[in-house]
Amino acid sequence: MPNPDLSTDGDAPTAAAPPPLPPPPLTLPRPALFLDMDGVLAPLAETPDAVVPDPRRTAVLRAVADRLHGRVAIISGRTLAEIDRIAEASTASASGVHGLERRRADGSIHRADPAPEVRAAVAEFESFARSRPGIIVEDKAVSAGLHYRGAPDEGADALRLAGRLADETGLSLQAGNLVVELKTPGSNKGTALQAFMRESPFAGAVPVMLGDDLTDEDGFKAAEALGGFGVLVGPPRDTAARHGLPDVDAVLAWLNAVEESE
Ligand SMILES: O=P(O)(O)OC[C@H]1O[C@H](O[C@H]2O[C@H](CO)[C@@H](O)[C@H](O)[C@H]2O)[C@H](O)[C@@H](O)[C@@H]1O
Repeated sequence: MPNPDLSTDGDAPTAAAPPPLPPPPLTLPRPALFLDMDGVLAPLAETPDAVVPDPRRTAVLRAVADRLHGRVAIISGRTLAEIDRIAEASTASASGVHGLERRRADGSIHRADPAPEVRAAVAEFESFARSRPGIIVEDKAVSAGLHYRGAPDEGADALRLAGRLADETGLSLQAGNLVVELKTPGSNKGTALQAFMRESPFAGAVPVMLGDDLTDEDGFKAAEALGGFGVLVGPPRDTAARHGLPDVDAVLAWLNAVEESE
């Protein structure tokens, strides 16, 4: 998204840093909360497995879901199994792998059929990782992830490999935080939010999406289009979100305050 804010410093025009966003309000008419996991509910860690349950997070998720009559869903790039491991199954509603998996409030689960090309992508990623210590392959069945947080110097090659495979296979390329994924096409966090909003207990509520990553922008736009808004977690940047919170601690404190004020 282009940043229209340009200032000049000497001869060269430079992009001005986007201003900080105001914090989200604590009281809203019938809010529905859509929460990203990594970087929003859980601090980033060196590897995906290093993110573990936190009693404070689990308690506030259970309390706010109870107070909002179930209108809370986690929408993550992780699988549903991973969401439940980390959040200790504290929300009935959840969507995994960028909308490709979705568990409704009644417990029923929809999973996209994995594109067959994902198996080839996993194999190519594993072959890439074999000779590169620190690279991790994440097999999510409907998507293949190549993590380079443990070997950032390999990032350019990882992105090049994923780009080539996306062209060859038709899988969707999704860049994330020191990770690149090849996904079964068809879903994103915005489509997941829209699907929840068509169903009980979310229908008719004001959607609020909290996220930190570029993958969350689809969720911010979907929330805005349905009368709500996005909340960017982390430093200001160009975003479709209208509100901001600085970090995971601020998110948990805000959820606590929403729970107490509702
Ligand atoms: O949509 P999210 O809930 O933010 O999930 C995005 C990805 O999160 C995980 O990877 C990221 O977090 C790891 C742990 O902090 C970190 O080591 C990694 O570098 C990050 O990219 C997860 O492993 C992915 O499957 C998610 O897509």
